[in-house]
Amino acid sequence: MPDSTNNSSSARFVDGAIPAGLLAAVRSGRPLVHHITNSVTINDCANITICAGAAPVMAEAPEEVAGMVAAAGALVLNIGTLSAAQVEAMLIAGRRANELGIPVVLDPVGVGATEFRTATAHRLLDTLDIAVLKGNAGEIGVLAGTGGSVRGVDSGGVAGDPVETARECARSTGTVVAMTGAIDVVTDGSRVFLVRNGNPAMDRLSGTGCMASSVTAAFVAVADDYAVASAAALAAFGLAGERAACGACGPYTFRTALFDELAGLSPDDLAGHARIEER
Ligand SMILES: Nc1ncnc2c1ncn2[C@@H]1O[C@H](COP(=O)(O)OP(=O)(O)O)[C@@H](O)[C@H]1O
Ligand SMILES: Cc1ncsc1CCOP(=O)(O)O
Ligand SMILES: [Mg+2]
Repeated sequence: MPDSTNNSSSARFVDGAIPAGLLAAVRSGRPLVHHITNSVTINDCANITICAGAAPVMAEAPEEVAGMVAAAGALVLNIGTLSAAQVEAMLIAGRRANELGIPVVLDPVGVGATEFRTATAHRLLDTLDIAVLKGNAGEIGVLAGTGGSVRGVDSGGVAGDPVETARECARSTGTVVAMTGAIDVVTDGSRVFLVRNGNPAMDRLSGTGCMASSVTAAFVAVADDYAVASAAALAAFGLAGERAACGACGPYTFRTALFDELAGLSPDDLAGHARIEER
């Protein structure tokens, strides 16, 4: 299978000052990130948002989401444990966010695994102006319509070239696509950023994809360029993962260290170690 992420002959790295400046802006602005999210990883999402430097709130009652999102810098819609009531809340919050110009990050957890998830993801994409669509490879392949495999919430990969899959998804949905994996691919349909930070330990823990969406939302809340902000967020989260990893430690020790390393990550650290390649 072709994989153009392996070809680094035309590598051009983004100046580390750019992600560093965004991390500093998150820390100084402390944007509120409103989440409507799943019941599995909700607490991890709240805490990783704080570790990034932002402030989380989880609110999903249809009666209050329009009021809550009005105070937010970004909205995360995560379909991991969907219900009909949650879909109603997502549509209300998403419409209000769009009216107010607040960026919406959609995490289509498990899209393709069931009809309900797939129909809901398409409904949210069709109804709302989504700023960033952040999914694993299988999820993005499903939404691109070019072939992706998903079992439960796990990615089974894409049918073709990952960069072309992400680009096609960005073009057809009109969003910035952030496709995670060993190398994250971020694209607005024309520009492509490959984020080469991260550690395989991140793939052995439930919730790292959801947390990646929370961190992405914190960064897009302080940025105008959502593609650059998404790449910067994934570089910061990935760098925390690199620093948290140790050969002998188990997944839950890694999990604790992941929070600590993101909380302790300075803009200077990120400037020096972000590996964001622009194609
Ligand atoms: N093999 C890997 N090497 C480095 N980073 C990884 C690897 N697998 C996942 N990650 C990182 O873990 C986070 C979650 O990605 P992923 O596992 O693709 O999402 P999901 O949990 O939604 O399936 C992302 O920040 C990604 O960069
Ligand atoms: C296991 C599970 N089931 C429904 S949502 C969820 C969490 C998925 O988290 P992630 O995609 O971030 O690993
Ligand atoms: Mg994961």
